[in-house]
Amino acid sequence: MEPHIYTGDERRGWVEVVCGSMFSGKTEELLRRLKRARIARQKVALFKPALDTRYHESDVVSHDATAMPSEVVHSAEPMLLLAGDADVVGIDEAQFFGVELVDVVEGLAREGRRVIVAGLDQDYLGRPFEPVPQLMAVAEHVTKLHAVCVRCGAPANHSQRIVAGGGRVLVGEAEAYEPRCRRCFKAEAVVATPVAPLAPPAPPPDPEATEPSASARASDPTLAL
Ligand SMILES: Nc1ncnc2c1ncn2[C@@H]1O[C@H](COP(=O)(O)OP(=O)(O)O)[C@@H](O)[C@H]1O
Ligand SMILES: Cc1cn([C@H]2C[C@H](O)[C@@H](COP(=O)(O)O)O2)c(=O)[nH]c1=O
Ligand SMILES: [Zn+2]
Repeated sequence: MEPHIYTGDERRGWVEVVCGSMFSGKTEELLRRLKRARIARQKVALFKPALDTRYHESDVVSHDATAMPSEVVHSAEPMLLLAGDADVVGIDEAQFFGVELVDVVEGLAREGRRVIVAGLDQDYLGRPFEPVPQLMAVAEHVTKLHAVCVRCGAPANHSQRIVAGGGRVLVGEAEAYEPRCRRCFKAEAVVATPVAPLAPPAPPPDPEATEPSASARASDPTLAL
C-alpha cells in the first residue's frame, strides 16, 4: 500500500479537551471556541448529556450565564449520527458520559472533524473522573483551567462537595460544591455549611477547652463532623 502523504488541503480531524475543576471556565471556553468557529462559517454541533438540566433544559449555560443551544443526548453513541455534516463538534459535561465517549470522540475526529470536549478531570474526592483522563490521553490538545479557591484565593484544582450524601454523580451548583486549591481541599470531609468566600482566619483556639467551643464549631463547620 502507498504511504499516505499529507498535502495540506484535506480535512483533518483532531480532539481538544478542556478540563479543570467546577467554576474554572470550561463551559465558557468551549462556547468561546464554538462561537469563533461559527464566525469562520464552520458548521457547529453542540451536545450535552440529559443528566445536566441545571440551568436550562437544552441550552449549554455557563455559571456566568453565557449560553448556546445544544442537542441533549442520553448517551454518547447517537452523537455519531446527530453530528451530521458539522465541521466542529462540542461536547459539554463529558464526565457524565461513560468510557464509550472515547470511541465516539475518536470516530468523530477520524471523520475529519474538530472535536472539543469539556469536562471535570477529577471527582469530588480528587479521583480521576472517567472518561476525561482517557480523553486527555488521546487528545491532540489539552487545556487545564483553574477556578479561584473560595477559601484562600489561590488557583483551585479541586471541586469540594459541601453537602452530605450522593454517589459519584450528584448534579449541583454552588449550593453543593466549592472550587478549592490543594491546601484547602479535604478529600474525605463534607462540610455541612458553605463558608463565606475568602472569610478572614478563625480566632486562635481556646487553650482551656478540651472540646472545640460552640463558637468555634459555628465558625468552622468542619469541626461539626
Ligand atoms: N470561585 C470561582 N472561580 C472562578 N470563577 C467563578 C467562581 N465562582 C463563580 N465563578 C464564575 O464562573 C464562571 C465560569 O463558569 P463556567 O464556564 O460554567 O465554569 P465550569 O464549566 O468550569 O464549571 C466564571 O467566569 C465566573 O464568572
Ligand atoms: C465534582 C463533581 C461534580 N459533579 C457534578 C456537579 C455538576 O452538576 C457537574 C459539574 O459541572 P461544571 O460545569 O463543571 O460546573 O458535575 C458530580 O456529579 N460529581 C462530582 O464528583
Ligand atoms: Zn485555597
